[in-house]
Parts: sequence; C-alpha cells; structure tokens
Amino acid sequence: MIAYTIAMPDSSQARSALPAPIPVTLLTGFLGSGKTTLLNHLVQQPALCHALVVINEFGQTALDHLLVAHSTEQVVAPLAGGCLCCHLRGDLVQTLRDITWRFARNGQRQFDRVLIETSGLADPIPILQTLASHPQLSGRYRLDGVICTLDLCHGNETLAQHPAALRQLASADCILLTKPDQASAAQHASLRLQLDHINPSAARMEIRHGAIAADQLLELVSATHHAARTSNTPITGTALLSPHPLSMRHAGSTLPADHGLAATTVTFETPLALAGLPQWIAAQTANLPGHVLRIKGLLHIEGAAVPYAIHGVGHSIYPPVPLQSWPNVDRRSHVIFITHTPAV
Ligand SMILES: Nc1nc2c(ncn2[C@@H]2O[C@H](COP(=O)(O)OP(=O)(O)OP(=O)(O)O)[C@@H](O)[C@H]2O)c(=O)[nH]1
Repeated sequence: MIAYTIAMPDSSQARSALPAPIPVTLLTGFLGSGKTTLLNHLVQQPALCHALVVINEFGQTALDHLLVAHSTEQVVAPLAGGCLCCHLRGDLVQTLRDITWRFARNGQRQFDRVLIETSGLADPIPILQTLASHPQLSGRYRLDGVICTLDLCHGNETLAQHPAALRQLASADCILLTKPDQASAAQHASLRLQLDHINPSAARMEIRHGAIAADQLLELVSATHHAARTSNTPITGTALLSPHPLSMRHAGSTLPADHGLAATTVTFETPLALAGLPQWIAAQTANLPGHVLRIKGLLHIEGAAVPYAIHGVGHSIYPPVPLQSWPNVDRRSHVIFITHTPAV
C-alpha cells in the first residue's frame, strides 16, 4: 500500500502567502451632512487616488456618484434602492467579493483601498458586522476606520429626531464637524456637549466644504487621535434664487416607506429656468408625504453648457452650483426629495 502524504505549509508561510487585507473606510453621516462634498475632496488627493469608491443611496435614483469628480482610475459603484444596513447588505457583500476581479487589469487589482459612502440613513453597525464577520469578506478586507460627518447647523435637530444619526456618531473613529461657516456658537456648543457623551474618544475636526488632507483620515482604527478644534466664524445672508414660476414637466416615483422615510424622484425632460426654483420646490414638497429632510438634484438650466447641482437640507436650500461637465449622455434634470413621516 502506498502512503500518501499532503505537504501542509506551516502557518507562518500560509499567512505570508495571503494577500494583505484591503483597507476599508466607512464614510457615514446623516442626510445632507457633507459626505459627498468630503468625498470629492478626498478622491482628488494622492493618498486616495487609487481608492475604489462604493456609494449607497436611499432611493431608486442614484445621483451622488454623478456628483463625485473621479478620475478614470477610480470606480464608483452605486448601490441604490435602500440602505446598506438593511436590504442592500447582500449587495455590499457581492460588490466587495467581486470587485477584486471586476476591477483588475492583467491580473493586477486596480485599487488599493475601498471607501464606502453609506446612505445618510444607514446604521453603520450592521455594515461593520458584515465586514468583520462575513466569511467571504473577513480576511480579504480590514476596517481602516469609520468617519462620520455632522452638520453643525442641523445636528441638534437631527440627533433629537433620528436615532440612526446617533448610531452613526457612536460608531465613528473620527467625527468631522461640517458647515462651521453657517453654525451659530450656541449650535456649536450644544453639539460638542452631546458628542462628549455620545462618543468622547473619537477624533473631532471641523471642516469647511469638505476640505481636509486625506492622510488625516487614514489608519484611524490603529492610530492615536488628537482632537483638533478650530474657531467658528458664522456667516449669514446666502443669496437665494429669485421667485418666478418655472415651466416644466415631471414624472414622480415614490419608494415604499423605509424607517418612516420615502424618496421621490422628479425628472424634467426640458431645460429649466433658474428663476422660480424655490416656489416650484415648495409646490412639490406640499404634495409629498411627511416633511422634507433632504433635496438633491442635477439640473439642466436653460442656456447653461454644464449641469448644476442643487441641495437642500431641512428648510435650507443652497444656491445651485455649476459642475465641470455632464457625467453622462442624460441631459434631463433629476431632483430627489427624501421625506420623513414619523410613526404614530
Ligand atoms: N456652507 C457650507 N455648506 C456645505 C459644507 N459642506 C457641505 N455643504 C453643502 O451641504 C449640502 C449637502 O452636502 P452633501 O455633501 O451632498 O451631503 P451628503 O451627506 O452627501 O448628503 P446625502 O447624500 O443626502 O446623504 C451641499 O449643498 C454642500 O455644498 C460646508 O462646510 N459649508
């Protein structure tokens, strides 16, 4: 009888043969708190120029990936239609499992890290659990850190009304306090007090319009943090749009409620006149369920060669901002309204 033996590599050899796990940064933060604005800054920097960006949006129409200016080396894979923390968790596993071969050239992986922007409504804890314990992910990926954006203007209201925002902050390694230019000293002080209770150990930094050096946000899990506190200079009197009616056609669609929330997408076939947008937005919101948490859209403005991004958070609407170019051949305007109907 011939005895067969199987040569087993010793465990240290086996370990060194395995590719190093890919670092994953989770970017969370409530609706409109500045995640995409931050992402736009980060992906332009050398430290993140080979990152693969995965974007999850609430609602069937994904816009955020169109609003992120990314080079051809970076791939944005939108996951739309719900929250990663609930019914899209399987999609995330599949995306992370497949991206190593989907985004490979000549057998070489084309990215060195992954940045996941969660929807503004997602609870990051189930996502973190999936990353850490799913058999197809753990070992291939490692958590680099959780970054949470917090809108200094709307943060107090958000924390009072939306438990998901609390969980986002509680799981953060680094909290980025956004819109310091618009927040009052009182809003600022009250949020800082709350953060001292919710997550005293997270690093805290103030950022304006997403500007921060990417390397300050890497290796957060292993790094020791020092909170950076900068001064707050509130400004007032942002110019709004002039009040004239618009002519437009639209088609709406509403998702089934999720966390008491619904997303309605309105699409315009023809270019829009800029004047009168606030009135039109007010008229649209009057027909929607609950109250509006967030408005975002990509607009084709009459006479403009480039698209405009429009944002609203709570009752504030920001002036439309011209983008560099159209992201694809679609020249229609799309506006998404996210609304909340509290449970009775
Ligand atoms: N004034 C001011 N506006 C800001 C700042 N950061 C972000 N914004 C604006 O806030 C609005 C919302 O920012 P986004 O980056 O789209 O927010 P988000 O977290 O990605 O939003 P969701 O996709 O809904 O989750 C945009 O109009 C931004 O230009 C800031 O520091 N100051």
